[in-house]
Amino acid sequence: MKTMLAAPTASSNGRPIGPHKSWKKVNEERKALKRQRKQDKLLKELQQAKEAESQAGKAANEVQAKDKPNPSTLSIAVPGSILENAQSNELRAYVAGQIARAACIFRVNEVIVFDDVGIATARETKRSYEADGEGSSTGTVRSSSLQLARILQYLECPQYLRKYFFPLHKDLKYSGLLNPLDTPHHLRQQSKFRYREGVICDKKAKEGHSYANVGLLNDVLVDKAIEPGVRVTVKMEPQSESCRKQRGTLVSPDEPRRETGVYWGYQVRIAHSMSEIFTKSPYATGYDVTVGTSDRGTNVHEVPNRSYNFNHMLIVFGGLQGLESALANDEKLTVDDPELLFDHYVNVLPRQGSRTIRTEEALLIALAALQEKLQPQVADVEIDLTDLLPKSEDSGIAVRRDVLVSKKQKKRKQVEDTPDETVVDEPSFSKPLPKVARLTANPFADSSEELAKNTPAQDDFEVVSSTTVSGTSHSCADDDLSRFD
Ligand SMILES: C[S@@+](CC[C@H](N)C(=O)[O-])C[C@H]1O[C@@H](n2cnc3c(N)ncnc32)[C@H](O)[C@@H]1O
Repeated sequence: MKTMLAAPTASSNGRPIGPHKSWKKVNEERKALKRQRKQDKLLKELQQAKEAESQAGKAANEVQAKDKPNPSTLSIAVPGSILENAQSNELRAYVAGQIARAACIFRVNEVIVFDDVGIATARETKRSYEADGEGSSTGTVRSSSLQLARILQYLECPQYLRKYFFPLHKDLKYSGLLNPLDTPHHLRQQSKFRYREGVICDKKAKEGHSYANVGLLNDVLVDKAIEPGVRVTVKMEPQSESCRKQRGTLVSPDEPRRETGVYWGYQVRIAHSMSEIFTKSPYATGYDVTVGTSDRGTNVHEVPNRSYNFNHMLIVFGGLQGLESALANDEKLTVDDPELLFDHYVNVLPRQGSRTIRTEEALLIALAALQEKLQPQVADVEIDLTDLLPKSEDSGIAVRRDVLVSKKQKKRKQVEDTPDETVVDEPSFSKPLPKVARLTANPFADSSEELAKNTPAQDDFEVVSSTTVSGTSHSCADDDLSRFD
């Protein structure tokens, strides 16, 4: 059978171009083209359906998130004056570090630093930039309270964000030497977790979006246009194969804990007096169970287990003179017995072997002793996250120490092997080990050489304000300490 030849394709001037094609071939090509178009259409429809599904999922999640109550919270109050008893600046910082460590170990959600002294000399205070809301405050804050609050905030902030929120400040001079908190929200670059803390970058993004630095190699495109410098919590979207850009959604800082049960750090607030601990609570309903601690309190062993049924629990610690003196120094509180101020007044170590337990020690003892007395109304969800979050043996610290040991051992071995020769480090050893350097060096030193030359203790620098964006970023109205400088 003869094959029919299709009409030759013509150029614009009517002349035929290219070889003649058979009708069969033309038909096949047309069919292939049609098939291709059909496939493209199907793919497009599939993609649209997927997008609609993800949008619906997002909306459903939002509704669910709104309905789901936040887990019950635990707050502690400590007087800033405890730093005044420390013998040196290094020890002041260390005491602050102990408070931060205890708060994280026991999953405390709020740390209140309060003034238990009241009257202070000008040297003992810092002037506030903001007038008090009630107009009754002197507009000052005790320096020790401010330093304690500042160090607590610094340690709580993930390392990769500190340079944005904590410029050089004498209060933070020794903070780089303090033990890290190693909390789950201090994620390493290689850690894969659904949520990350970040800061909005000063980088142009498409309409209605912005970029956030969440401690990864590349910035993440987030779904809201927000001014640079704001601290945010980002829910990471699963990375799609078609798009290399990592995307994320801004969420409330409560969401990681509410959705995963993971401890997501603490908030810090300053109370100018003991009464402000109670009156300035960030929780709409205030604290529903309050505990005062003292060696004059009720024996903790007499408190039945799970008897403290709470939604917002508060445990208050005194300073050198205890809560009695803190109460006496408060002009607004009229009761003179602290036992009357709290729902419970407990002695957490009835047979103590030292005449006095220091506040930073009492914190650990009390939080451990009270653990089994607590009955949160909304418990944390329990999800097995062992694959997602590194345990301490995976943390950089162990690696760093190993590196240091092996380096020392290797060097010693080299000396033994070559007694008469000068020891020359292997090239790999002469390379800087960034993790080792970060552990010991001033945390600000690596940001610029210029900064490292400064003597932070002598200069008073301002702390960069991290403004609040409702619902999505951290509430900083109360905890932004820059106004006190
Ligand atoms: C140096 S002590 C103050 C001494 C004082 N005798 C007292 O306990 O009230 C500082 C703080 O540690 C806590 N503390 C010390 N010993 C305690 C105990 N046995 N039980 C509960 N809290 C204690 C209290 O919060 C106290 O205000």
